[in-house]
Amino acid sequence: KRHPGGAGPPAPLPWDFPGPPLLPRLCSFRPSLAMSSVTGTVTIQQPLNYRAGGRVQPVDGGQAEEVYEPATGRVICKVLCSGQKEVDLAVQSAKAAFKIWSQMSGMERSRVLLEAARIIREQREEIATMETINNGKSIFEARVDIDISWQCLEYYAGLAGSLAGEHIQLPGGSFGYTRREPLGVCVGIGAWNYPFQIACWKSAPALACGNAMVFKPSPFTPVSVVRLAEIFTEASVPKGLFNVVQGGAATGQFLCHHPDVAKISFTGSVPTGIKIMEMAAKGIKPVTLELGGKSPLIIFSDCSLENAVNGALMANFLTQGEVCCNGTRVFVERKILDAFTKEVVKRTQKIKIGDPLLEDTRMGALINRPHLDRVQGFIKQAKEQGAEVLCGGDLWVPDDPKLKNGYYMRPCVLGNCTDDMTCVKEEIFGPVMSILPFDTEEEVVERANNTKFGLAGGVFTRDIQKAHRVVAALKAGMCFINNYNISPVELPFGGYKASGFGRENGRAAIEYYSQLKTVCVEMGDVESVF
Ligand SMILES: NC(=O)c1ccc[n+]([C@@H]2O[C@H](COP(=O)([O-])OP(=O)(O)OC[C@H]3O[C@@H](n4cnc5c(N)ncnc54)[C@H](O)[C@@H]3O)[C@@H](O)[C@H]2O)c1
Ligand SMILES: C[N+](C)(C)CCCC=O
Repeated sequence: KRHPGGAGPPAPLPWDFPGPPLLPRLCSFRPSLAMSSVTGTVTIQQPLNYRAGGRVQPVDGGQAEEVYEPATGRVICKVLCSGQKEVDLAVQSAKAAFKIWSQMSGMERSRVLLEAARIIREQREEIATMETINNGKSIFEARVDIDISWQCLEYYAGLAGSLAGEHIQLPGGSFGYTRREPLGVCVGIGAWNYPFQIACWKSAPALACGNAMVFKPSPFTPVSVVRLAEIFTEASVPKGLFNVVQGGAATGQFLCHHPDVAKISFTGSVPTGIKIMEMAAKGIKPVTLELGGKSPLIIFSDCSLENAVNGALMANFLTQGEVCCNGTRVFVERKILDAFTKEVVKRTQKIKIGDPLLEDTRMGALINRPHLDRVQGFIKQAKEQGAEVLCGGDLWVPDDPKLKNGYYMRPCVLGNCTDDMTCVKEEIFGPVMSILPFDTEEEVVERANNTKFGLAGGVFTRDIQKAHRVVAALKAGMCFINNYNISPVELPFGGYKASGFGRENGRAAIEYYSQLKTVCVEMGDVESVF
């Protein structure tokens, strides 16, 4: 059944949900979790898998993992890891919904995605609060993550109606055309640092192109993505279009090996990315890999020092430093090394650490105890290798007794660093900035590129020719000039080298969630050579 695109009122949608309302619902207030939530009080009891339009317990697997509130160290729920049967049910559910969704016009899909974006906007505070409780980042930042999430849905809703192929003239009136078609059931596997946002960065382009999705969040942060699944249902996607299976590596492997999965989009570490690619290779499935980084931030002496210091803090301390594209190797032209370092240290010491649900907190808790220990281990090793701790790096001890088992540390600036130190070579994924002096442009570009990673890079200078020359020479997928770590959803994001391939956001992501069919049309007779 065909549905009219833009003209006239929309035809009824072909499933048992009412179509998305054309105007915002007037009476859509939900009792808000945000209004009643205080750190150390929330417990989640609802099932965390989502299949065929509702929350479900997995039919198999069932190994229970404790999920923590990083701010307090409390267990907020147990997540049941999905087994092979549950994964198969989720994939079959997505497959059934794909049949309906892929037949709809881009404009029809656009309306549904816009409605999902609207609901996210409406429930921003509730979702941000949940994200803060489960991830440990400040509520201030979680709100920004949720804003980027609904913007992503709006952006791809905007593109959905204009996805099109080409018409190519051939001799004698014959012609060809191309169709941009969806892939089928796509799998999304996410990391724990931006749980809701990662799910939106994957599902928005996937759904806009007409695909269905099964998403597996990190077992450390299983909570908010189930809310996204509910929102898609409320926005009237066909039941089963977006499913959530919970679990760790074993569940992820069932997903990657599933014969009915057409594509895998992965965000996580390089070692896991390698395994994902190996599994995808066995099934000839395309992959998007959004992996780790150790990105350079280059500060030239002709920069605005104030902006460069602000940029360096943005490049290192968002989400407790647990950000893939962080500019953790801060190269500073020797002429301004002292002035820059003094100001960065002063500003870092002022970062307000604490209860992440408080309005003035700017740094919350790291994801869990083992990760905090790992970050501390990098700092210890840095000292042993000759780096100087200019500030922070120690555990932060809260006055508030309810936070005493949380995973806090003070943001750290390391001086006296050299390129061969482990803290300069490896991704720490915590609030640790390494400062490295340099003398010439040529030298710094070479040192900046001397890494296995290639996710991001940045440059601060007032010389526009130098800025463009340097970013052109950087071997990194996402480069910033005179800013860092901002996320306009219109811009493609993704890595070079070991940081992965494929792109999220921007028009570019459409390439990774669709395939091109070419149709060759003969208008004359067949001239056979036989
Ligand atoms: N480039 C990006 O956009 C981006 C964004 C966020 C995080 N990251 C990277 O993610 C890493 C931190 O996240 P993490 O610790 O969750 O990474 P991780 O690789 O440990 O886990 C990522 C996801 O993969 C799953 N997984 C683990 N083993 C698997 C397997 N064998 N098969 C299938 N799935 C498997 C995990 O359960 C989780 O959902 C950092 O390296 C960071 O840089 C990258
Ligand atoms: C939104 N940021 C800050 C650009 C982070 C993107 C995801 C990387 O971890």
